[in-house]
Amino acid sequence: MESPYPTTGGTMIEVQGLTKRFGDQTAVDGLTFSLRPGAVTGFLGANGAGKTTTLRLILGLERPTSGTALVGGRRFAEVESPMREVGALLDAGAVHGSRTARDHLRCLAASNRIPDSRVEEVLGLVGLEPVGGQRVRTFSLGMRQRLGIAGALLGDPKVVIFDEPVNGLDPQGVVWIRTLTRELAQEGKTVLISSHLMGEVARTADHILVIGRGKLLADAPAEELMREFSRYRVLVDGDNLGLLAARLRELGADVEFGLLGKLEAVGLTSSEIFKVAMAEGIVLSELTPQESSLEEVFMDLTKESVGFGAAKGDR
Ligand SMILES: Nc1ncnc2c1ncn2[C@@H]1O[C@H](COP(=O)(O)OP(=O)(O)OP(=O)(O)O)[C@@H](O)[C@H]1O
Repeated sequence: MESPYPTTGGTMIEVQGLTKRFGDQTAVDGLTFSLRPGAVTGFLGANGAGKTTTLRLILGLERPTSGTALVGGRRFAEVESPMREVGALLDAGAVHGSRTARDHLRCLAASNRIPDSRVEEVLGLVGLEPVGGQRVRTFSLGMRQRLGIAGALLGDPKVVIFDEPVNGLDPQGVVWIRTLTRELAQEGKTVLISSHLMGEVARTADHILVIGRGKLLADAPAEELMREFSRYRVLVDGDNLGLLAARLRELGADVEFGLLGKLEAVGLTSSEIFKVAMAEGIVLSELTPQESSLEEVFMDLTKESVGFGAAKGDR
């Protein structure tokens, strides 16, 4: 499949036909996508959709059943200075609790031939400088997330991969992550953040990948995705709504009465609805177009494919 991105410059992630089966379960199912430098890509999917497995495959922590995941044209295992190529935050809980934050980062730096001076830089970058001397076991989940991010940024990598980075962060931390990821992209890095929260990713990402049951459901600029899936819903109030509903249905609209007794029509624009009302002599007191929310777009895309907790009729 042809990549939607220009292939000039920078390190990119190229995933081709990537598949991972665990026993008879297919966690990742024929994924093909590529990531653009200088942009934040949101990797969206419900719990169990296969996001973490995909990231682990990219990072060489799992072997694909078939297909490839390349970092700068190579498998991650063949990359010479991994921490300078890719910085990843996967499992913030995985840090040795008896070490101090500073020591943890120093060990990482030493084993990757990264100068010690970078440790203070990244501690500052994530706001952990004042607690750098504390043992990690005393850290809250949010502080561990920050430490994980500090570790990911240690090698000033070209690619940054954060798995559910806002988990455990307070509202200030969430805003901080948003700003940080935007800044990293502005520096020209390739940024991938996974989330099961559409709203969160859509606020940050330039581009969105959506997966469900391991399959790619969407790969599009965030704005385009919204436009494509935003089905206009129009709220209508006035006299003789029963007649109006019947006429709109004849024209193919999906019409329901909402909780407040107003009509909710999908499939016709507000000006089309206005003309129908005029023709029938119906006086309208309200005619409000409403774009679908980001959450609705996400639900639309994933409802056929959620991993569990699915509604009746799910395969
Ligand atoms: N090592 C493993 N052995 C068996 N099954 C696994 C393994 N790792 C993942 N799976 C299964 O693969 C599917 C995808 O899991 P994955 O963790 O990649 O999803 P996810 O989208 O990251 O979800 P979450 O947000 O809940 O982590 C799940 O059904 C999961 O149970």
